[in-house]
Amino acid sequence: MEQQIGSEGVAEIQVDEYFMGFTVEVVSKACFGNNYSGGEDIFLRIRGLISTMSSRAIFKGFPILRYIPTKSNRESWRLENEAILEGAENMSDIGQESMEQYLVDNFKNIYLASKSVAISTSWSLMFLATNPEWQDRVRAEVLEAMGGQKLEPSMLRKMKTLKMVIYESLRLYPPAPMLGREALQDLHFGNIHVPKWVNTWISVAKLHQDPKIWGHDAHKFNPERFSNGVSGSCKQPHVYMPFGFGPRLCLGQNFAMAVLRILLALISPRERSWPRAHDGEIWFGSDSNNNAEEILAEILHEQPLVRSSTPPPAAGRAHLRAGG
Ligand code: HEM
Repeated sequence: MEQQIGSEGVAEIQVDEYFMGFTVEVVSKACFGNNYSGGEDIFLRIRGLISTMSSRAIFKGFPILRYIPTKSNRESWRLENEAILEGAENMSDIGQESMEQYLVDNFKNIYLASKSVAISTSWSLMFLATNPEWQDRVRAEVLEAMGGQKLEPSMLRKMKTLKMVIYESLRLYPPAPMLGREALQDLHFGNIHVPKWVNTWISVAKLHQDPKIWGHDAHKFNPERFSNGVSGSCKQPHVYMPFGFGPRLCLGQNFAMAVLRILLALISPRERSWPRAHDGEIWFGSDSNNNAEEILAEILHEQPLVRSSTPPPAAGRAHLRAGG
């Protein structure tokens, strides 16, 4: 976001790092009363943990592989112990070991969550840039909802097109493309036997683009499919699961949608008269009257956007392995 627009009015802007910094800041403040400088160190180490974890054998589904002291497993254990437990030291007065582990797991998820919000913001912007007609629609809607005023939480409800765009980008590029579940006991699905402690993985990305479910344009960006909400979007709306499903459903879903809508609404320019963007371009606005953090603080003050978590069914075993 630092680059200046050139004399022709067009510049290439690297936004990913900015979004990452912003979402860590927001999530840190909302969840821990911390700021980015406080959370940055933990976040950087967790980033290391994520890249180490992704080089591990998640697709093999054999839990035993997690306990073999390979180079990447050892690196992962080191990062978990030193980075996350250190990060969570403010919570150490909780006492019980399982509760501590439970908190640490949630702590990890929340930091991973910042990354998901940043990824979704980047993809939504990319789609708006490559679909100028949707960019126009979103801009017109945001301008109308705001009516030249400071962005208020109540205005977000009027930004239906923007919500449709976000839903569609979460459909095409879900930040958590695979969801994992570990069998806590032997299970049978028809003639499939899943032994105890085996992991099963659901490919959310594949479900989200199945033409049998979403129709012939399943691979295309078409936010219109969400004009009647998620329930009217396809033949089997329960397969739309960017935020997961069941008792482990994302705790920050509403919060994430609010951050995404605020960020994108504030990025949309204030000027009606700007010409239509060329394919691949997006018009950015800047408005010093509007501060995304302030608006979020107001929203958080008004309503609890992060509901309290369901305790794990068996303390210490029901760790989330994907998402956030
Ligand atoms: C676009 C942004 C986000 C996406 C796509 C996302 C997605 C997910 C997914 C797929 C899961 C796993 C659900 C399952 O296994 O069924 C999850 C879990 C979770 N998410 Fe998010 N998330 C996002 C943002 C957030 C934010 C901002 C927070 C908190 C501020 C958050 C907090 C959590 C927590 C605590 C869990 C664990 C829930 C549990 O195990 O009970 N997420 N998220």
